Amino acid sequence: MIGWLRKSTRRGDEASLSEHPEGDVTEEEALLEEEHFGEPVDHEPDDKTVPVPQETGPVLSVREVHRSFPVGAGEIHVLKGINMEVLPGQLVMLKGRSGSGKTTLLNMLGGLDQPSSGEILFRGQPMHELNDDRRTLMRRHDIGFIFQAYALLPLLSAWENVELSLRMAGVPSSEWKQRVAHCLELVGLGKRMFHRPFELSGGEQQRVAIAKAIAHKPKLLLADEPTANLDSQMGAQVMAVFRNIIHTEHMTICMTTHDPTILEVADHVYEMVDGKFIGK
Ligand SMILES: Nc1ncnc2c1ncn2[C@@H]1O[C@H](COP(=O)(O)OP(=O)(O)OP(=O)(O)O)[C@@H](O)[C@H]1O
Repeated sequence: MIGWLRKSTRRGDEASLSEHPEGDVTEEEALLEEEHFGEPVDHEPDDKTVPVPQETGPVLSVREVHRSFPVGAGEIHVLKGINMEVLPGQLVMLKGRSGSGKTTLLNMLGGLDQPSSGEILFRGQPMHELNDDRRTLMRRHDIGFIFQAYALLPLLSAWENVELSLRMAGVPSSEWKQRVAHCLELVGLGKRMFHRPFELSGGEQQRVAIAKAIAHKPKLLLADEPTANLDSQMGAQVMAVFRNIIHTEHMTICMTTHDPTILEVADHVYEMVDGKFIGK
């Protein structure tokens, strides 16, 4: 996989900074330096100006989306007219070979990148019409991200990793305890809450990452190859957790995969070949 979000060049973007802890200081790490962990500081939610989106209709509507990137003197045309719709409560998968454009599309669905042309509506809101700040707020409050590489802070326990995402989303500290416990139990880690990532298996680490991504109650969860590093049993566990999340947390999930064995869990599969969907 080409590092999801590594391609996003926008600095100060919490999702794009959170995937690759090595090297750059992530926004989460900066927050930890700024505030001593364990002494909660409430962040006032700064989203008072975010418009209230519609509660019915598709979560995502993608219309004729194209994306090109400049390369040398020319450009590479990666997405070539994508149309898709994701309905509330669906588990939608994007499948396709390496380089077909899945991650490029997922970045756009999460508002981390913009189409060269076409439009993406998130809960009826045209993302491309929002400025960077408003798009960031929308992401921070309504979208959760899960990465192939777990994106956990290694020195923090499972509990602290999940709590950190609540802190970052501006959730009042009075709500953290209950929500962290709920999310970790939901992903089946009720007995491993205080383990650090290196004390957990790959599948368990991915489930902490899921708990972290859903803690702030996003409407949409985006996952880039969430089972890629897992054996088939652990991959199946992750998919079972996704199903449970849709059922109990009323979220919608869109994910990429190479893995043909998990496709049957999806409500809808879009197959991407060379920047286009094929089939129905
Ligand atoms: N910022 C960029 N600049 C230039 N080319 C890019 C950029 N981002 C993606 N590409 C190109 O777009 C194509 C699709 O990449 P993308 O990562 O979306 O594929 P993918 O289907 O997710 O592959 P994988 O399964 O390996 O992650 C690749 O040829 C890649 O090199």
